[in-house]
Amino acid sequence: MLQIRDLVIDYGKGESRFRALHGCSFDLEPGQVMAVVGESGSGKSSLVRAVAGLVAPASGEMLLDGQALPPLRKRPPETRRIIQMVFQDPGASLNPLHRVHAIIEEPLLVTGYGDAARRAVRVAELMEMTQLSTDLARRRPRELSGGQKQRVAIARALAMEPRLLIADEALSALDFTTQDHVSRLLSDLRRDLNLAMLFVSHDMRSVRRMADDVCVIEKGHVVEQGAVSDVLYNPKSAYTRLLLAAALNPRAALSDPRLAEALENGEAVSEEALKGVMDIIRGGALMGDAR
Ligand SMILES: Nc1ncnc2c1ncn2[C@@H]1O[C@H](COP(=O)(O)OP(=O)(O)OP(=O)(O)O)[C@@H](O)[C@H]1O
Repeated sequence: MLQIRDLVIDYGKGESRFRALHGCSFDLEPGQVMAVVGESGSGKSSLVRAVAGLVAPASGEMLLDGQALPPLRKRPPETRRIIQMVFQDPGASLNPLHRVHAIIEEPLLVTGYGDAARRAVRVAELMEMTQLSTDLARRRPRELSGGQKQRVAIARALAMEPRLLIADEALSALDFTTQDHVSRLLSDLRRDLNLAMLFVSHDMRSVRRMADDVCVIEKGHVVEQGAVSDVLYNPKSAYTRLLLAAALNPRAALSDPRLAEALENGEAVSEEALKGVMDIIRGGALMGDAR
């Protein structure tokens, strides 16, 4: 469904040009979920924002069903409908003045979906799908919890009947329990709607639970990508190992004396230190729930 080839993303021009992504390629099939992980500033958002059409790549190819994917403003309505995005801060992405019902109804109005009665039925369906109780329909975003706001954002995205949902840190602003609930919801939606997903996350539990594949980015370079079962359980790059250690069990990882020393001295971390970290991970953090 989606083919990304050698995608390069630059910000700025001339002397001040900064390359945020140095070439990334992957394929995504209907219903397939790919996680994008990496430390802050590694280029994850740039990648998914390019797919969403919010950032124009410097070079490379993005194809949807074999057709070139232009920037958002040049996308035909059907292509816009197919790719929807959910952002990190659910509060900021919802109109504070509108009630939940109106927020979810808006894309239906824009796409000319049925009359008021049919739209009301569809809004109720979308609220049920995203496990939002109908009593919330009359509330405004400020009267909702973080998890409820993110469900409203997901319901609004689903109103367009997308085939690809891009979630950029969509779980990060939520507390751990709510993250679990929303990630379960996304997994269910993926199964029920055969929705493909590209999701940026720092949370390895969600990656493990939701993703089929993972792409690990370090300073704009893809250092590892493949099936979650290979990359997370048998990481090849030192960076992935460190990332896993830090994400899964930072205290244990940092209490590894070799790693702590190497980090303190600002040194490149030795293979031996990384092996220690991997032992910690294999010792349980990855297999059980780290938190
Ligand atoms: N609009 C922009 N103009 C200039 N530089 C940018 C712009 N957006 C991002 N960058 C830079 O590109 C690099 C990659 O940023 P990006 O947001 O893709 O990283 P990220 O991995 O998603 O980070 P985070 O996890 O903190 O959101 C960073 O160095 C960032 O400062």
